[in-house]
Amino acid sequence: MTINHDQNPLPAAAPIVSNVPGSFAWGVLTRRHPDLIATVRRLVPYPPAIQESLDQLLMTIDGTIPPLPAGSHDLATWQEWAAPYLGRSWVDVPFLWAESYFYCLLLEATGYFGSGPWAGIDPFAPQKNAELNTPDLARDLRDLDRLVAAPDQASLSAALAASLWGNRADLGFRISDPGAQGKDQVDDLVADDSAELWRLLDAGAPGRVHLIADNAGRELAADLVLIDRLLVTERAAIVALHLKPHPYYVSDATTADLLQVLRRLEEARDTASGIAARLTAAIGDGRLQVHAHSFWCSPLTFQKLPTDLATELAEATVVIIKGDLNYRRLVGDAHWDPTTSFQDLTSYFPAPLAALRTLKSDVAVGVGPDRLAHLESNAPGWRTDGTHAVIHVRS
Ligand SMILES: O=P(O)(O)OC[C@H]1O[C@](O)(CO)[C@@H](O)[C@@H]1O
Repeated sequence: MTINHDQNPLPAAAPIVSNVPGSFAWGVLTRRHPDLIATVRRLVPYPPAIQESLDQLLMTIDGTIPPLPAGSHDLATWQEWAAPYLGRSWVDVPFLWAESYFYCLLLEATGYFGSGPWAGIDPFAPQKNAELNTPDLARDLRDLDRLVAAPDQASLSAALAASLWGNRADLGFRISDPGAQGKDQVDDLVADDSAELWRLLDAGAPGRVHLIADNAGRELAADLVLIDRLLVTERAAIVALHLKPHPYYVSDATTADLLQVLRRLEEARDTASGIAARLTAAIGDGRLQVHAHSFWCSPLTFQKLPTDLATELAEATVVIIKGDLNYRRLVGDAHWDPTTSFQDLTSYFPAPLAALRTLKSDVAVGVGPDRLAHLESNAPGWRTDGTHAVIHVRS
């Protein structure tokens, strides 16, 4: 991958690290990661050699960051990225990098990138697929009849809201917060630039929309409904859907997950199966293009978009960027003053963009001062508990 080093650096703010006990980032590295290893072991019957590799990974969590094993996937690149941090404590290095490297080691430990019988077996597949059989998704699919029957703009707005809030409770979030399910009733948009998104789409219609996906399961189902609406209402002539080239964070969507969701929609019959049929046809005739660039599985901010990817994105009428992790990579995973302008921070990005994010980590920008004061006094967990969201647009 050729990384673009030519962009201006983001304005300075201290990167988030995880060494404050009780902080969100500390909880992810010291509590959520061991829980995740336990869940993977419970759901996939790995043999002794892989169990041992998982034990070794688990033991590093309270210790220091180990090198990747010899023969690891993309070894030279990761060695370069890891060089400043190896041998240090996980909690003392940038949170964005540490989380990403943990997933890299976890995939290696499970033999995902190996040449043996576990090669290509997604350790998170049981969790991702289970989400396709939840009552929440069944309810979402039943609601599609009304969504599709609504006038164009109402149907687009409903699909946008579903895609946004579908991001609320990814699997990592549910692992450490079993009460997350109950929070599905709380809606609170901290910033809503959706009018500007519709303006961009109308002005460029039928345009080229890129959607940088986040999670599989219920969120990807909602993203596909949004893509269908964009194509049916001719806001988009072509949609490029960017997925991960291999499993990454626990719930991140790959092409295999896309096929699972399409199958689930097909099986639901009626409106959902109509959407699956239209999207399948759109993949077949090139109106829905599936991309999976290796950059999406790197620990880098979007400032470092490789040239080929930046060139592809630059042609977009608008790039829709989903989720918390992509947002952290977009604005920089740092202790910004929350009133910092989103537009300024993302001015480097090569195309107009809309970020749809439910807040599940400490980064916050683009919040008005009054709103911020209100949130700090009335909703202390607003940055991390998944009850708040933003639609931020930069034209
Ligand atoms: O799936 P999303 O929305 O990118 O959320 C992933 C988020 O979950 C965490 O991995 C842990 O909550 C965050 O660190 C990360 O930003």
